[in-house]
Amino acid sequence: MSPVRPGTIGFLGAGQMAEAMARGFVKAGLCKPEDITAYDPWDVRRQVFEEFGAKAVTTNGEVVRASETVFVSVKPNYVSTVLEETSGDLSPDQLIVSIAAGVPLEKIEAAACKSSKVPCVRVMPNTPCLVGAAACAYAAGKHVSEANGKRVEELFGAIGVIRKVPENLLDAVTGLSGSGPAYVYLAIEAMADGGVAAGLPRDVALPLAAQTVMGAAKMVLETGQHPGALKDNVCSPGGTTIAGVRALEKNGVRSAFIEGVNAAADRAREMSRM
Ligand SMILES: NC(=O)C1=CN([C@@H]2O[C@H](COP(=O)(O)OP(=O)(O)OC[C@H]3O[C@@H](n4cnc5c(N)ncnc54)[C@H](OP(=O)(O)O)[C@@H]3O)[C@@H](O)[C@H]2O)C=CC1
Ligand SMILES: O=C(O)[C@@H]1CCC=N1
Repeated sequence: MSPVRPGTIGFLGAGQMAEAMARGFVKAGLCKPEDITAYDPWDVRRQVFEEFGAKAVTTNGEVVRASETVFVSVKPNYVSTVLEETSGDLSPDQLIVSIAAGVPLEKIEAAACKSSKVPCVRVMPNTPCLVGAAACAYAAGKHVSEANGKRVEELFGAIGVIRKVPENLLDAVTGLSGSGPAYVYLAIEAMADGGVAAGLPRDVALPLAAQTVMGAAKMVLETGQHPGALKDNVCSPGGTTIAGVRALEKNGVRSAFIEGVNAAADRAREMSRM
């Protein structure tokens, strides 16, 4: 089987996540806008793709015929429909990348491999694909070659980090990093609200909150120190931070995040049984 060549990328469904990936790939220099083809039933979404120079077409079939890597970026309940609709045009030289939460590879392959053994992978990306800071994981289907796996790692490695995991861990990945940006946005918004409550103007509080989250994340990633040790370094004895940490702990901050990740992972598992 020949390796999938870089260059042509298609999106079945041109929604939020497709746009974040497409713009991320272009920004990373991985492809040119004109190498991207997308279909969405919604005119506005097709226009978004056209506006940044990608080709917006009027059927999923045209996307598949134009693309070596085909992203399935519809909502989970449409994955089988779009793959069955286009399976006659899919070949073993292409690569199908489903990003749908809670849709098992078995189901993806059953729909995509009606005419031939098409390599299929499941990736769980997140919206920071748009800014080159994605946290992603993938699992490979049964027709996936080493070259196909390398292609997935090249694509997502250009816009963030990607790890290979066994498929049964993808629901947990969905609960953590797939859904995670939303939890962090809540935290940033709430920290900014706290700053406003403490007297800061909103336009000062919000960038300070966002930069604090980014700086703390970089400290974890770049120093390799445990977050508990980094937290201890901020807490001067009898000082301000430990007073803040105490109030957060009293309000169940850790438990809230743990329960949030697990509720989302449970929902992904529930979706995979549908
Ligand atoms: N948003 C995120 O952060 C993440 C999303 N995902 C996954 O990505 C997928 C897309 O999510 P998201 O981008 O948020 O959703 P969106 O609703 O923004 O995008 C999906 C798009 O597909 C369109 N669509 C519907 N039917 C078809 C069809 N038959 N052919 C082509 N396109 C169609 C939808 O149109 P219409 O609205 O008219 O139905 C919509 O514009 C989901 O499966 C989700 O699980 C994965 C990781 C993160
Ligand atoms: O909310 C969702 O279902 C999708 C999957 C992960 C992030 N967004």
